[in-house]
Amino acid sequence: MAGTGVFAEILDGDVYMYYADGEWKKSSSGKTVAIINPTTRKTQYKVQACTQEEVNKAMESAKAAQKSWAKTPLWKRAELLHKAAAILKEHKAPIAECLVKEIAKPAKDAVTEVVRSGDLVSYTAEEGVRILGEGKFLVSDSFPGNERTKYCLTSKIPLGVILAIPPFNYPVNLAVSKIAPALIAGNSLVLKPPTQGAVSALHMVHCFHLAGFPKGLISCVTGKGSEIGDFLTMHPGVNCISFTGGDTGIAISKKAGMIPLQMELGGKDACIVLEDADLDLVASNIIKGGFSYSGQRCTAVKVVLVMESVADALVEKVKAKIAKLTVGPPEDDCDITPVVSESSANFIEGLVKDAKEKGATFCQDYKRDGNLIWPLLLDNVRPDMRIAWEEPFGPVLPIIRINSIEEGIHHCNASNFGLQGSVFTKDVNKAILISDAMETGTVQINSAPARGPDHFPFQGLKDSGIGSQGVANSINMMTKIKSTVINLPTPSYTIGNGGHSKL
Ligand SMILES: NC(=O)C1=CN([C@@H]2O[C@H](COP(=O)(O)OP(=O)(O)OC[C@H]3O[C@@H](n4cnc5c(N)ncnc54)[C@H](OP(=O)(O)O)[C@@H]3O)[C@@H](O)[C@H]2O)C=CC1
Ligand SMILES: O=C(O)[C@H](O)COP(=O)(O)O
Repeated sequence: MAGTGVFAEILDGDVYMYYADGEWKKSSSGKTVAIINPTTRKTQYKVQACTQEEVNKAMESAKAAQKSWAKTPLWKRAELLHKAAAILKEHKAPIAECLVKEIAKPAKDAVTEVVRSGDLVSYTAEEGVRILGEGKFLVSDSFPGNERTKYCLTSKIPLGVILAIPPFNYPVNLAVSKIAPALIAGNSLVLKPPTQGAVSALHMVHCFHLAGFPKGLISCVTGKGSEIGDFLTMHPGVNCISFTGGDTGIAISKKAGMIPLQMELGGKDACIVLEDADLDLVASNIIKGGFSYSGQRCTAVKVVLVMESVADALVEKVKAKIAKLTVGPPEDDCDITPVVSESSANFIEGLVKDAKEKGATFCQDYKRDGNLIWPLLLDNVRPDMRIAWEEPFGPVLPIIRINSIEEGIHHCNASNFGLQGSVFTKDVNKAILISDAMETGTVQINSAPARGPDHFPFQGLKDSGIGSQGVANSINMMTKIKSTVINLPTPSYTIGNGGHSKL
């Protein structure tokens, strides 16, 4: 159970502690932040509201710990990460329980998130050993006007202190996708978990504590982003920010100093369906892509752009599948569970009302009970409706009927987002041309958008992000190239070669 057994030491009374200097601590603020269970809408957990002074101390410890961690052999860093991954997987049940209670993730998906996270940590350790174990060797005479008098050796060095800020929907997986690359590359890390998801993240951090990482190398400071966020992101001790979330990321990138930023932000992933598509395949991908975790995934299918001639048939197939989705509490492993907060449910409802007023066809009745919103397919959506452009982050999916491929591409590219997109057709040549025309970081052919497998590159264009994630990209992003140039007194290959050497 959460907060018991090995996790008992992270709890003080009914408040979870924050982690700094290798210890679990109570904040001197005396204040706590309540985590509301999305299903019961009652306080489930409490975490510490950390002060600026506590953030300063965590940053100082992170800076000091990083210096010696960078000198720790790569294989030893990898060994500790493998150990943390094993501990994480061993404790998947209590961590998954937190995910169910804090963010209403369906029970089986919650376990999958923890196992996937353990695998990600191990994979990153493996990949890090390979990527960081290699450098480059360059010779000067490949550039015009140079003799072979310079040998350049490059290697990858850590950046320093990484600030990691993940969102509520994958508080464990999107935290370790930042922690593991940071650590294998020789950085230290300060984690600011999402408030909804903080307790799952604190349990995960305890697994790293149990693995025996040096004191101060990892810290986890809790508190509302709106209160400590700016102090963290503008902190002079931070050398890189890895953020996943919504528009907050755009604001952070304007405020952050001259440091590398990795930003994975929102999306309005379009699914373009051509006339020759396998409609059964499309329908199952729309269900998986649009409604898993109640649509609260940045990679969810967020608008379907279907050719008019096959639209009726597709809508019928999707409707039939929606009717089979189970709706209810995450503990029962229902397909559709309450969305994360009341304000999120209200926002989704606003989009639905706007679509209703503007004449969208409701394929089901709109139904809501607290934060629980029944899955809803909106047909005949037009560009003047908000739902055509905004991401509901909920189980509501708009369908726009199109009369040409160009119309579909135009809608996709007119979005301010550019995360992923998908195209369904049996004509692979057409699919490639459409993929090239779509202004998104990834295009999936004949499948719904998805970030995983976690070693694939993952990136968004426009307002969807800066940089690229995925195991290898994150390791590279959290390092800098260092060159050492060996200068020879005479060009190489001249000694013993016709007497040109001046030695
Ligand atoms: N591209 C991607 O990979 C993903 C994108 N997203 C996007 O994220 C959004 C939903 O996630 P959500 O968690 O609500 O996103 P938010 O942007 O609201 O929050 C993300 C994180 O930022 C923190 N935060 C809030 N304010 C600040 C601040 N001023 N400075 C620093 N940090 C701050 C939050 O903390 P707190 O919880 O305390 O407010 C949370 O940890 C959607 O738009 C979705 O598309 C989500 C997942 C993946
Ligand atoms: O946070 C998100 O929504 C993700 O990064 C998407 O991950 P997934 O495609 O594996 O669900």
